[in-house]
Amino acid sequence: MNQSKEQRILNFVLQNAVRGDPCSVIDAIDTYCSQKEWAMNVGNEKGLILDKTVEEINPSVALELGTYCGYSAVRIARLLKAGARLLTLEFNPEFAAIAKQMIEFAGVQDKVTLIEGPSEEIIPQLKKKYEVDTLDFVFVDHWKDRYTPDTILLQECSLLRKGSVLLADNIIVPGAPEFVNYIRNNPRFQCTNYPSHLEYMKVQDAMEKAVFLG
Ligand SMILES: O=C(NCCCCc1cc2cnccc2s1)c1cc(-c2ccc(F)cc2)cc(O)c1O
Ligand SMILES: [Mg+2]
Repeated sequence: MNQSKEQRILNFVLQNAVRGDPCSVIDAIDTYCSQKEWAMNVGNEKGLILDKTVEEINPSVALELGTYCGYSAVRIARLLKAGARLLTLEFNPEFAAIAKQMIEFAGVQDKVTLIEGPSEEIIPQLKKKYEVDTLDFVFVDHWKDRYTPDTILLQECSLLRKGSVLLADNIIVPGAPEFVNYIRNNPRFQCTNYPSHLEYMKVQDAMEKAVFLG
C-alpha cells in the first residue's frame, strides 16, 4: 500500500527536523511542501501573520478548526505561555494520526489537545467535555462553507467574549465569500483584511481577522 502525501511529509520531518524543536519542524514542512509536494499548510508567509496575531493576543485558550498535518498547531503552540492550551479539531482520521505524531515530535503535546470529529458536533461539547469557559483566539482553517455556520455556533454556545479574536485562512483561495459577507456586515465584529499569498504559490490569498465586540 503506497504512502500518502501526509505520511511522506511526516517522514521528511522525522528525518530532517530536530525532536523537541518546533521551529525545525515548521521549516522542514515548508521545505518539503515548497520543493517536493504542495500541501495545504498555512505556510510561512501567512504563518507570520498567524504568529503576530497569536503574540498580540497571548491567548490562554485557543481553538483551531482544521489541524491537517499539525503545521499551524505547532506554529501556535510554540508561542503559547506556560499553562496556555490549544484545542485543535480534525475531521479526517488519517490526517489526525499524522498530526498527533507531528505535534509530539515538535514537543508541544502538553499544550495541544487534538480532537477528531466534525466541528458542528465538537463545538457544542467544548464547555462541558473540554472544560472551556471562553475562547481567546480561534484559527479558522477548515471547510470553507463551515466558516459562517461555525462562527454562529461559537456565539450560540457562548464561547466568545468581548475581545475574542478569529483569524480565518483562505479568504481568496479557495475562498470564503459567504463568510466575508457575514462577518464584515456584522456589527458585533471588527474586521481587518491581511492580503498575502496562497501557501507555497505566487497566487493571491488573504486572511481576515475579526474581533468579537460582545
Ligand atoms: O480545504 C482546505 N482546508 C480545509 C480542509 C479541512 C477539512 C476539515 C473539515 C473539518 C470539519 N470539522 C472539524 C475539522 C475539520 S478539518 C484548504 C484548501 C486549500 C487549497 C486547495 C487546493 C487549491 F488548489 C488551493 C487551495 C488551501 C488551504 O489553505 C486550505 O485550508
Ligand atoms: Mg488554509
